[in-house]
Amino acid sequence: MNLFADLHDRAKELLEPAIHDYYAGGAADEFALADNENSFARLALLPRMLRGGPPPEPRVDLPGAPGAAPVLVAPTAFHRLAHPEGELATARAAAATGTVLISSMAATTAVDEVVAAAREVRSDAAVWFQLYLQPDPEVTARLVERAESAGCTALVVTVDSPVFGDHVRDRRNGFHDLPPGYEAANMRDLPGGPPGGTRDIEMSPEISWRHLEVLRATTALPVLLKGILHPDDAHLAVAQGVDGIIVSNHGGRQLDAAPAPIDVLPRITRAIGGTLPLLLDGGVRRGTDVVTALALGAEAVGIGRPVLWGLAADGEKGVREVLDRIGADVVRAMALCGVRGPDDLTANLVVPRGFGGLR
Ligand SMILES: Cc1cc2nc3c(=O)[nH]c(=O)nc-3n(C[C@H](O)[C@H](O)[C@H](O)COP(=O)(O)O)c2cc1C
Ligand SMILES: CC(C)CC(=O)C(=O)O
Repeated sequence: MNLFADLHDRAKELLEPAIHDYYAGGAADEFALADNENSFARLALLPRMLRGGPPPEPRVDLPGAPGAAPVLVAPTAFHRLAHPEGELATARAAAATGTVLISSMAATTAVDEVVAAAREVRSDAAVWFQLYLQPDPEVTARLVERAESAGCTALVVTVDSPVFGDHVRDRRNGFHDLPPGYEAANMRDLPGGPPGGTRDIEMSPEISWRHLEVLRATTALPVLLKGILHPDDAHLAVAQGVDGIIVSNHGGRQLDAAPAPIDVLPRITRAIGGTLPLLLDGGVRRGTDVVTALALGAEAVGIGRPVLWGLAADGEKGVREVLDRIGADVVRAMALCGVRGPDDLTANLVVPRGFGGLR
């Protein structure tokens, strides 16, 4: 059970099984996928009592998103497979709730339309663009231009995908490509691509810090790295001058042996905490998960699959329901812990569950 179990059940009823599996699945044996949620369940919160004060108002300042909710929409591909309005529905719901939307490079709607839909709802809606650095720097540069002219306020570079993870469910279901009638709209009309058609997204082990340097020289937008897990890489990211890190194992869809992000967050916080904003995604399903991540050093967290379940269950309304539910649950969790907001959250609130408190 989690906060979104009913929406997941409804989505599963409505989606074609292969599409549900694409969204729900992880890589290989799905150990990392399971661990992401289980690791939160292995942690408990030590609440404080009788502290007085107004109800918590969790808002955080993020690069290109002042006063945002501490829960972001993580980038996920192919929203039109969940609902005919696809990314437009997601964008409207995110904007209505003051939530940062990280729009996937693999979206089925072009980023300029996504940002326009968000800005119709709220003129200062923050949309970040998620990018896989491409081996051909011209292709990357063109994608960045698109994100910039659309009005995105930050770039999120996903660094955990030198190759695509082994998605066993997709292999079994023969789900390799977008079905006819759908396209990865951001990949249209790019150098080296078919005229009037879309280029494939390339994942390449060639990609290195050098490509990142080139990217940073060509854009004034803040750049966050998504998929860092090793504290040494966090140090390198600081040395590169990036604007934030998202600690993530890609929802258990890349290296199945990767640890749960919440389990490595304390090390990364110890390594570089305070030098740049740390975010986390993977397995966040309740307000208490958000509070735990914030207490262990994150500024904010992302949610991936719950948004897809809301979208499949009921379009824009369903995504709104997901974001409203988690927002209210964060406030409840903070109040129950006796904290007034993110600034009050410290690592000594978090203990292992079953920690043998008598010892
Ligand atoms: C169906 C699906 C598609 C995804 N597509 C992308 C993507 O295009 N780019 C990316 O950086 N991450 C992608 N991710 C990873 C998410 O951004 C995020 O790291 C993960 O879903 C968080 O875990 P959660 O689903 O447990 O909340 C995808 C995840 C899922 C489930
Ligand atoms: C189309 C893919 C690149 C999207 C992705 O990152 C994923 O499915 O995890």
